[in-house]
Amino acid sequence: MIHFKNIRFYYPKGKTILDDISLDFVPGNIYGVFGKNGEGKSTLMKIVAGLLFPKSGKYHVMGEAMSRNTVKYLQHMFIVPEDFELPGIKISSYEHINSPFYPEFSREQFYELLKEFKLSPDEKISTLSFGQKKKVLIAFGVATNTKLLLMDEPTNGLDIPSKSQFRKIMASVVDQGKCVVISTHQIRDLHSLINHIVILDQSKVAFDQPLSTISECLWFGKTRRDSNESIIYSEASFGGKTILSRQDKDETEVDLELLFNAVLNEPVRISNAIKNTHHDSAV
Ligand SMILES: Nc1ncnc2c1ncn2[C@@H]1O[C@H](COP(=O)(O)OP(=O)(O)OP(=O)(O)O)[C@@H](O)[C@H]1O
Repeated sequence: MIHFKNIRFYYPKGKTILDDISLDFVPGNIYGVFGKNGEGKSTLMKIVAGLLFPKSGKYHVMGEAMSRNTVKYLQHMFIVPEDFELPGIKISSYEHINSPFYPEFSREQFYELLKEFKLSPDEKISTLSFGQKKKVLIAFGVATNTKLLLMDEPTNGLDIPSKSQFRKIMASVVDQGKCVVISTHQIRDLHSLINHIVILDQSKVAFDQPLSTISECLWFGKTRRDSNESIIYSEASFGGKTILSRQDKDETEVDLELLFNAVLNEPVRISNAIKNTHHDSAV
């Protein structure tokens, strides 16, 4: 669906933000894009959304080479940006004005999602809190039923019950034809939702793996008595150490936060552990 090859981007007179980025976003997946502050996650999302253009490299969206004139695919994608402004009109009017642009938009689904988020279509957007406005945008984005849904920090501003509602809603909308890309720092909010992890570091793609490969190749848990040699990365935690080691037997739940820190601190060892386990299971 999205194919990036050797993408480079910098803002005018600025340093390179994204350097030699090659990535594929494939339908049927929910991607989590992670990185420290200022690593270029929002910039990457804006490039995918056609709001910014790479300085060099190849960029294909839905089978077409992207250019400033490629507007056709815009009705097949929706972005929930990190910061946004909505007009001070009623939610129902917002829907009425914007929905005709999206051929697969479902008003019924939009109203159902508003209900789940405890919002009424008669409410004026200007009277809503930031979190409530975000829910309007998330509900609208999901109801567009676009093939590509981009979300930048979608759970920022959502209260605790809304975060789990968000996960439930997102898990129910992804099918084989749809691709969701979520950029966030709230790793725990996305737990059990995303199935592919991308980590940006120092302007590059530091990690790009499906969750299934991560579980197959890496072990997450508390300190084990057996061989310390297999430990790749560890962190002090209550009552001992949380460790990430090379997988040798049982699959464990992926600890995204530990993985993120491990990728930033031990990129070569993580990459080797994945390569070697894959190689071992292939022979
Ligand atoms: N419009 C702009 N003009 C110039 N520089 C910009 C602009 N927008 C962002 N930047 C710079 O580009 C870099 C990447 O910003 P970006 O917002 O993509 O990072 P991010 O990973 O999303 O950060 P955060 O996690 O803090 O939201 C930062 O150094 C930022 O200062």
